Amino acid sequence: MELIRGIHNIRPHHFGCVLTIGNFDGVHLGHAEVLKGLLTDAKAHSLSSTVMLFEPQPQEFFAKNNAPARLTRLRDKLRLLSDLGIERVICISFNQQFANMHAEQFVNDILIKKLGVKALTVGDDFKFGKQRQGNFDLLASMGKQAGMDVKSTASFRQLNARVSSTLIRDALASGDLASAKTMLGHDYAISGRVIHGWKRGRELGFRTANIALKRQVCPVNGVFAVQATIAGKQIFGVANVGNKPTFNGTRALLEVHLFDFAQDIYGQFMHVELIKKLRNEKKFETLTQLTAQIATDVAAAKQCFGLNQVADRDGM
Ligand SMILES: Cc1cc2nc3c(=O)[nH]c(=O)nc-3n(C[C@H](O)[C@H](O)[C@H](O)COP(=O)(O)O)c2cc1C
Ligand SMILES: Nc1ncnc2c1ncn2[C@@H]1O[C@H](COP(=O)(O)OP(=O)(O)O)[C@@H](O)[C@H]1O
Repeated sequence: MELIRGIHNIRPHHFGCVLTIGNFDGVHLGHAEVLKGLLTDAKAHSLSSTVMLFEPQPQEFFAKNNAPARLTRLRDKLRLLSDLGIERVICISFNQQFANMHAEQFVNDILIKKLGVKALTVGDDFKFGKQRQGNFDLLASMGKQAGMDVKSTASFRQLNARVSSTLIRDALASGDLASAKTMLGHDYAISGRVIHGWKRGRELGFRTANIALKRQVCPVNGVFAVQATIAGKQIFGVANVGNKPTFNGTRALLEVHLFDFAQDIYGQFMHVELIKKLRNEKKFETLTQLTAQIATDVAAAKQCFGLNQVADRDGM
């Protein structure tokens, strides 16, 4: 899959494509339906299947820290889109200059002149351009004149509800990972590079590989049974997502204690699928209480994976 970072990197050979535009946060089953249609259209036109997305997501640009929790970082979106067979992604830097662009100018200059879009798919509620003045009707009428076929997607529904990033965020916030998975079509996962922490894990008897959660709001919080992937190897574990209130922490982290594992993985990329929520994060009065609780969490996660119940002190 080819990634084009920014409008200025669109080259003449990118002219002529079949396009869809959106945030694709989560790359959930609703998105997958739209993308399936895109792939079919691309095949019919013998053109590249192209997804245009924005970084940061427009809501994040406008609402800053009040924006809803992000389900997938750009890197994860790109992996999921590539897995679905998308050939090209155009990632637009969503900044003030881009936000100021008039809807007509966006359609004319970018979609028609730069990208030569032959077929465009958007949601019927898609709004774009300065003050969100552009809509489906504008796209359809401008498209007609330029030979760009514009269509809207039908909502993908499950259990009588329209699958959406918002519903998935709600399911994750309430700890209902099973519903989130049903809507996502895959386990909810967090990934990133393992960073150095406070080195307390080794004192407590449970080392934890840490990933910084860069965005302020995370859709999940608490303790989870997890399945991690490091350098292609799958390892079960138990993880805490939060800011360690026991230590008056302020930075949100994902901390994973890996079972039967004793390697140094600082700096390595780790992908962590959250399988089952075990409990909420809490502030403990003493380290002894915290350590005893973590031992209970380890046992619960092992049971969840059908692993033997020997106390886990081997990761030190
Ligand atoms: C399974 C598990 C559950 C945890 N639960 C909590 C918790 O409820 N409250 C808390 O303050 N910290 C919790 N922690 C975080 C520990 O405090 C943390 O791992 C320890 O401080 C080591 O931090 P370090 O990796 O920065 O050295 C948990 C960690 C694990 C592995
Ligand atoms: N079983 C294990 N689970 C998690 N990390 C482990 C394990 N065994 C060794 N490690 C290594 O130890 C580090 C965590 O040790 P820890 O004392 O918690 O330090 P830190 O505060 O830097 O996370 C991990 O980043 C990883 O490199």
